[in-house]
Amino acid sequence: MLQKTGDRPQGSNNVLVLVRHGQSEWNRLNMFTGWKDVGLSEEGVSEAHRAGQRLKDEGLVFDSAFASTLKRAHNTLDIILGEVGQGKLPIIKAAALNERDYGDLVGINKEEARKRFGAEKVQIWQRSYDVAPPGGESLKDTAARVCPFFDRWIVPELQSGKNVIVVAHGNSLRSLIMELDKLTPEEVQHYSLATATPVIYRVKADGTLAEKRSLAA
Ligand SMILES: O=C(O)[C@@H](CO)OP(=O)(O)O
Repeated sequence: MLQKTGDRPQGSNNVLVLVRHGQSEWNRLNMFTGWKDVGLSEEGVSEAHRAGQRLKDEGLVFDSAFASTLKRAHNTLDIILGEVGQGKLPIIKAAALNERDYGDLVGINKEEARKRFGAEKVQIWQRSYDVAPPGGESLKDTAARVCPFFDRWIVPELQSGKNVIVVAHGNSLRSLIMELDKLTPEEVQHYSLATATPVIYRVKADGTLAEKRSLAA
């Protein structure tokens, strides 16, 4: 049975854990992925198990678990929940948490794209705040669906003392972290997330952030 919030040691509530999925088959092949629903690579599966072990060592117990509708995210979450002994916790899947749509770049090798369009342009498409890749979403467009979802469904959970884990994607989580950490468009260009590396936030009763740390390997 899940521990009730009130039974936990002080300081182990109001925790938000954000995790980028483990390495996918297309991360391994260095291809733009976006909304393409590719699976985890063998390494990605191992990374997810390691992330789960680290969260288990932290002694965290989750009340809610969210993932995107893409299998690399919810399969990573499944593995993590198994490792922390909460394999029965339902996963809430939301398309709002899906990766940024990479439009016409999907399926193209990133090195090949740099040769074809120029490294500078590709870097802007990958990391800028408001320039969208052709036919796809900018980080700003991605934030416009991720942040309202977070405010509507996840913030109330945290404010009521629950612990929440969210497994999503490099760019969908960047857009959320930009908001949480109050990063500027300039700062977010230099921010990236490693695969399967949990970022832990503790939230104060008034909903503001008290602490942030990363469980890097
Ligand atoms: O291809 C993608 O969808 C993303 C995540 O792997 O790529 P990037 O990190 O280059 O934004």
